[in-house]
Amino acid sequence: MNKYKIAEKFISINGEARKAGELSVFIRLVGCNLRCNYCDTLWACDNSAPGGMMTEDEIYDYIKKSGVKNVTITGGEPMLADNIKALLLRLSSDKDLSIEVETNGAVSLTEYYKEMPANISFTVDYKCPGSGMEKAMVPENFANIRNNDTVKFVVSDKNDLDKMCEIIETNNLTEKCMVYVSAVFGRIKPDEIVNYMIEHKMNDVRLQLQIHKYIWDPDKKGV
Ligand SMILES: C[S@@+](CC[C@H](N)C(=O)[O-])C[C@H]1O[C@@H](n2cnc3c(N)ncnc32)[C@H](O)[C@@H]1O
Ligand SMILES: Nc1nc2[nH]cc(C(=O)O)c2c(=O)[nH]1
Ligand code: SF4
Ligand SMILES: [Mg+2]
Repeated sequence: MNKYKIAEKFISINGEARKAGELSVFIRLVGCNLRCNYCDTLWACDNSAPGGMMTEDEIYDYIKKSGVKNVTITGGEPMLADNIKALLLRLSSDKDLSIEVETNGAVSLTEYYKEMPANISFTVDYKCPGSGMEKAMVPENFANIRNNDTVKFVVSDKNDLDKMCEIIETNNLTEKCMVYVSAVFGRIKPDEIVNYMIEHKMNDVRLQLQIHKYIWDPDKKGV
């Protein structure tokens, strides 16, 4: 049986993306190939970060015992975990579960877009220039995105907002999938994003603030 290194697991409201505001079971995997300069979860990015090993069955049992149907697979970068495909297939074979995978845009999703069932939704970050990681983006992830997936831009400043517009347009994103814009927490005021959206007539783009950081201390783990 495959094992996965889990940095933390918890139940909370999802603070981000499609299921924001709904309960979700969080599974945070250890390790990441990027180091975004704003990352709020750097502690889980190093492969040597502490974590407990769990099998697919143990992860599935934890989810089912919670009674919560939404699952958020995150990290670190979950799509780099060994045997991640087996874990995603195992969880998605239960059609009562709705699984969201938070991924950084720097790992090719081409085969997953083809093979993953509809109850798995990818939230794919486009790492804007302000993150320092834009060079790592895999263009096919945005060109080939499916309609039950989301592209998310986490912006630091006006330059990032301009880049977001360019990427939305060149990939026709608002016609293909959900599009979210989020603030790098504490780095840009949300009203600046709204004013930009009004000025640029940004229909079909949704502002999303990290709800959990308004409910709890923004540095608190496990919420
Ligand atoms: C911690 S990452 C883990 C998943 C994956 N590595 C990724 O980057 O999408 C989960 C989400 O948190 C966002 N995030 C991380 N630090 C943030 C911050 N300081 N402010 C706002 N969003 C942040 C990321 O952009 C990503 O959308
Ligand atoms: N409440 C809560 N919602 C979240 N949605 C995505 C998260 C993440 O870290 O990927 C996250 C998180 O860390 N906490
Ligand atoms: S890709 Fe995600 S987990 Fe990795 S450094 Fe960036 S925000 Fe953090
Ligand atoms: Mg988080």
